[in-house]
Amino acid sequence: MDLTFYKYQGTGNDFVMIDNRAKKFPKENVSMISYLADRHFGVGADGIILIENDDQFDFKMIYFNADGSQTFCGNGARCAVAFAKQLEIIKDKTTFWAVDGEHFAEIKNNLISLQMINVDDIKVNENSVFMYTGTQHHVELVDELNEYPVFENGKKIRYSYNDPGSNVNFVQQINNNTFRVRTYEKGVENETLACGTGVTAVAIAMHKMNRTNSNHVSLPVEGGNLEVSFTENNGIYTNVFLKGPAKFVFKGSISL
Ligand SMILES: N[C@@H](CCC[C@H](N)C(=O)O)C(=O)O
Repeated sequence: MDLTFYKYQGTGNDFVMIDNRAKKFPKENVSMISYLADRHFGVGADGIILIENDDQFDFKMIYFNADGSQTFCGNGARCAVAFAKQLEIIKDKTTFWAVDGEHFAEIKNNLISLQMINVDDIKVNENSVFMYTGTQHHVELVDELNEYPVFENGKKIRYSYNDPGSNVNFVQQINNNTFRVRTYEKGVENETLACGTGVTAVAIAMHKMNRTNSNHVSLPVEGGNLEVSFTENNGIYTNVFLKGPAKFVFKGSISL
């Protein structure tokens, strides 16, 4: 079988996108998903995304990490919105379904703004913060992010949480509302160039810890720049938006 795919990236977080409206892709085949994501033997990507039809929403997004595990992905969802526009499923506004629920998104000036889930359960520990922003995130401030051993320490912390573990974000404050972030992603089991649910957790954690009083935070990551905005009331974060680029790279076909 020949599979047509589309390669996308959002601030360097890269994805193989598949139009599965005809339901032909064998999504229960984990080894096929990890083969597609393999950078040596397959196409190569941090994640695999399927777009499917949905009865109530414009489309349904299904996300798999490179190892075949399933969760939500912020940058992947922004790319899914751009892909849905390329497939002419949507125009510039959409409401779609993902594993963590309903999402609204808007395309403006080539940037995708994606509404994330509300966040109210935030665990502030001595040296870190943990929360769920569509998936699990550990957030930790460090002094020298350039030299920081993200892979080594990220891997240790990732497995210190109960199954399914956690993504791990290391953060350096640049100014009142700017925080640089490097992320170790579970399911990829490596540092990636960006993580959308991760920077969302960082923005909320920095506000919660009074590191910023701004509700609009800039987050430079290894692959570009992301922005997160929110409304906070009594410790509950609503209207959470993740904004950034999502770019089509190429279309291809692979024999399976
Ligand atoms: N890169 C993603 C997060 C992808 C999921 C993550 N690896 C997990 O297993 O939780 C993002 O942009 O949010």
